[in-house]
Amino acid sequence: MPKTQPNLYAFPSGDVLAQALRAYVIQSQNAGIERHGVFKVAVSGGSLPKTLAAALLAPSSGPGDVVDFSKWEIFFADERAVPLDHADSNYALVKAELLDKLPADQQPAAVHAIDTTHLGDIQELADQYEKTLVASFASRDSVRLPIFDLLLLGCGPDGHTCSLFPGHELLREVDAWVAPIEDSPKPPPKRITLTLPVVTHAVRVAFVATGGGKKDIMKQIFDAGAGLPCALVNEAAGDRCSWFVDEPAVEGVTFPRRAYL
Ligand SMILES: O=C(O)[C@H](O)[C@@H](O)[C@H](O)[C@H](O)COP(=O)(O)O
Repeated sequence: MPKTQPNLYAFPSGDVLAQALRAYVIQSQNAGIERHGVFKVAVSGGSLPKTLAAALLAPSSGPGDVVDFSKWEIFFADERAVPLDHADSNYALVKAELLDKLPADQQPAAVHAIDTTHLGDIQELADQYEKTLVASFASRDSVRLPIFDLLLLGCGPDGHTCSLFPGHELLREVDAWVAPIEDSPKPPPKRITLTLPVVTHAVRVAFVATGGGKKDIMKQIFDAGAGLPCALVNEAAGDRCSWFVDEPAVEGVTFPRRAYL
């Protein structure tokens, strides 16, 4: 099979980006619901939840433009080993930016937060989160990897995504679905993360990266490859991978952009 390329969509403003991201998420949501009655999506932390909220909380423009959160099963692509009400918690961030703003009849079917009784043992924290995935996706004997309908990810200034950092041994993990990390270069150091095989097997992977602070790493990811975590996802997922960026984030990037239709 010929190798496919990721889709790079660059937008003139945050508003236009949010509109396109909304259309993309709805398309993915509808496909997931058609496939198995729910939409299984995992989200990252960082700036993503805010962008996502801007995209998804906008009023519907008609019958084809409906976000049905009641069919969403939300997971965390990575999570920091902190209590759920801690300022560093990705759950707390998604809750504050998005979940708390949804009406009662639009609460998600499930929001899979980490089990904070295991904060003292992050291997156990990761193992328990993997069990949450097993319970939702099927037993590890029957499926090699869980297949998310959509992963919504950010890209760090060093090319990391989820809590998969450049040069880290976790990039070589082939067995676990969820892994602990104790030495994250981005604070806080203790986290759990989906592993690279899980990320690259999703039906769709969407990255959101905005601002001029991202342009150097975007050049490395798209024009040099360089084995960075985001580049590894691009390589393995090909055209299942879509980047929603603004113009400043891709200034000087020569990789061909696509028009979002
Ligand atoms: O919990 C985390 O730290 C994130 O999941 C991390 O992978 C994030 O998505 C990137 O660091 C990009 O963050 P920004 O969008 O804030 O640049």
